[in-house]
Amino acid sequence: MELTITNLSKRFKDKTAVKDVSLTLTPGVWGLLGANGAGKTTLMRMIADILNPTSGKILLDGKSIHAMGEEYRNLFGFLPQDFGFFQGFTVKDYLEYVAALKDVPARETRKKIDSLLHTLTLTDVKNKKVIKLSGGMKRRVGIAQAMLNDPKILIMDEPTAGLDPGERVRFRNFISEFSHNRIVLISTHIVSDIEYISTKNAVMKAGKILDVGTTDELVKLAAGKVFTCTVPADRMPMYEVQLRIINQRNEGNNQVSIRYLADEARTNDSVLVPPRLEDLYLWLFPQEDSIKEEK
Ligand SMILES: Nc1ncnc2c1ncn2[C@@H]1O[C@H](COP(=O)(O)OP(=O)(O)OP(=O)(O)O)[C@@H](O)[C@H]1O
Repeated sequence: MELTITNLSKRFKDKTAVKDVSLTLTPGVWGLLGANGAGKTTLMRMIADILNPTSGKILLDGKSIHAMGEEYRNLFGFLPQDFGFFQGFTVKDYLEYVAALKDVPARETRKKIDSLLHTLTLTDVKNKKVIKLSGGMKRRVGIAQAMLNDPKILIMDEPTAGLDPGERVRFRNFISEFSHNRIVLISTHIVSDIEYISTKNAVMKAGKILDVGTTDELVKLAAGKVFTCTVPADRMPMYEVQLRIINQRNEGNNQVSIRYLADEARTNDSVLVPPRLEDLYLWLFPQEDSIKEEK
């Protein structure tokens, strides 16, 4: 199975959100990384065939997904970023409704819903109205609806937003198992959610794909740029201005250990450390890039 995206662009009036993107997705978990406004949602909505590209094409095993229509939708599951519909339904009624829309055979519906409710730890709230659920629970209901038809292609826009750390771990394990022989594309700002489960990652910036590779391949881009050192706590305000600090930990004794990004060591005791995907993300997307928007 191969989903081939070729020279895909989307222009909204004065803004090109996706610029000439080419990418071939094969089975496995794909992480889609990018700062706010990079074009991830727009790309995902075109792959979901709910937004028409301005130019370019998307083929599944050589066939246009748009021309495949229902055949494609039956293979496909989508968790949109804004998922606010049918809040007056109970969780169970809502999932039954989506199952009917997706033509899930009636005899399989109950078993499928029960199994997803169990996996996503939603069984206890199945008779509650969606509107009464917490943000994390709503997100899990969204994940359940995307998976009802056992999709071969699963696209999830920020699936881990609002999940607590335990739920995030369960989500990662569940998706890892699920992705066997399926294409799963996940966009997230929480890099650690895909770092260890993604087969490959695509990095998007200002509407373009900057790079594609395994986590190990991509982190090499930040090799030689990540350092750790210990500094006196009272000098932190100065270091906060001078260094791009990734994280810091209070060591007591008026000492703070910091991890920072730089082209070369900036203190005498700095030690070069192997980069992680989060370091690369921060290297590629410094704060101002998520605010500054390119036309
Ligand atoms: N319907 C629209 N009309 C006009 N501009 C749009 C529309 N949808 C998206 N854009 C613009 O296209 C750009 C890319 O948006 P998109 O939502 O795809 O980014 P993103 O990477 O998903 O960001 P985020 O992480 O914040 O969701 C942004 O500048 C956005 O303002």
